[in-house]
Amino acid sequence: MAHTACAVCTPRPAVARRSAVAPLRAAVAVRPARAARCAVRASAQAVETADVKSLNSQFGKADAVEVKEGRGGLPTVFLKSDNGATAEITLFGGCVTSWKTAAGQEVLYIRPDAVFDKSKPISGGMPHCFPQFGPGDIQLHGFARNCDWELAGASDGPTVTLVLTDNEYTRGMWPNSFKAEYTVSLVGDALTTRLVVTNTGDAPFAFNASLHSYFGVADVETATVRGLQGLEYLDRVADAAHPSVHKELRELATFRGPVDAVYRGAPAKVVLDNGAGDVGMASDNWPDVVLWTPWTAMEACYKEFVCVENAQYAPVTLEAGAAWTSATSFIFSSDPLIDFCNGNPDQPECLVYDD
Ligand SMILES: O=P(O)(O)OC[C@H]1O[C@@H](O)[C@H](O)[C@@H](O)[C@@H]1O
Repeated sequence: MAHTACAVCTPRPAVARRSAVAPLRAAVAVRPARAARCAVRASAQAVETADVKSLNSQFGKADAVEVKEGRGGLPTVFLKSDNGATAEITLFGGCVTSWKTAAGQEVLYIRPDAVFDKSKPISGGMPHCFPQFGPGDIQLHGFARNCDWELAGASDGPTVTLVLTDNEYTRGMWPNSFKAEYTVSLVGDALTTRLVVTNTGDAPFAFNASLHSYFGVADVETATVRGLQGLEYLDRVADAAHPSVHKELRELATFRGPVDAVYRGAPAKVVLDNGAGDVGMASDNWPDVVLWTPWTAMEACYKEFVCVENAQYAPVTLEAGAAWTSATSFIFSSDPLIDFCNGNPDQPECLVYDD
């Protein structure tokens, strides 16, 4: 497919080296607040802006959870953990747009061509691909990333739950009744995401999905991903609809040209070396990993990011009433995780690098 060229590049923030993160935990009370709406391309003005003040009085939790206008005035949930790490999640797209460690390291990446006016999905952070990874019958990555999600619950973990249900817009392209519940927790520096998709209709449906995470890197050419050696992967660079099949022989997958690869049956633990440290990803029931860089198709910014996506590439069929759950915990350590975990095997982040 054709890629949009990035307009401007922003400098990468300075990196502070650090090593410890606090334990993971998550709890949330789910209480839907308002109906989700979806953006209609090129008519951003028509989209209702949620009343952030009233959402904040309903869901805000002292310093831990705050709802206010974020970039572009989009209603955004700001999480702050006990150690000072922060995360931002827009209701539009249910998208984590920032995850900063207590040391101030921004781990995610927003492309410079991203807009925050609902005229298109947010190009960066952690957009959802649902109910289609694509290409396929509907828009490339599905509609979840260009719908307003409901703010459904929050706790001072800090944790927030967003919900997306079918509506006229979604049924217009995908005639199924569903509920997607997305929970984001920040404990210490560690970010955890959990997606539950429920078939709320009376007939089975099939979907596939990914968490299309954009990570900032010091240099795309030195970024590596560990954990994929020996896996079969689908190379989609030439033709995403008709990928060629290969075996990954490298211990460290690299980005030295355009990469669009779906690794099937990936291990739960994958580590990105972003040039400032290790981003560990420990997933549950995301069977595949997608690596993507547009390379020079996005000349102005391709050096600054890679996508490492947790994916469910093969369609999942959900019977009426059935649910599918997937989760990932992300941690960042400026020291190689393997070194840190040798000395601190009981630390929770070592769950992503204990073998
Ligand atoms: O829609 P975005 O964020 O520009 O991402 C597009 C890319 O997303 C990746 O997940 C796909 O593997 C690529 O094929 C696709 O080009």
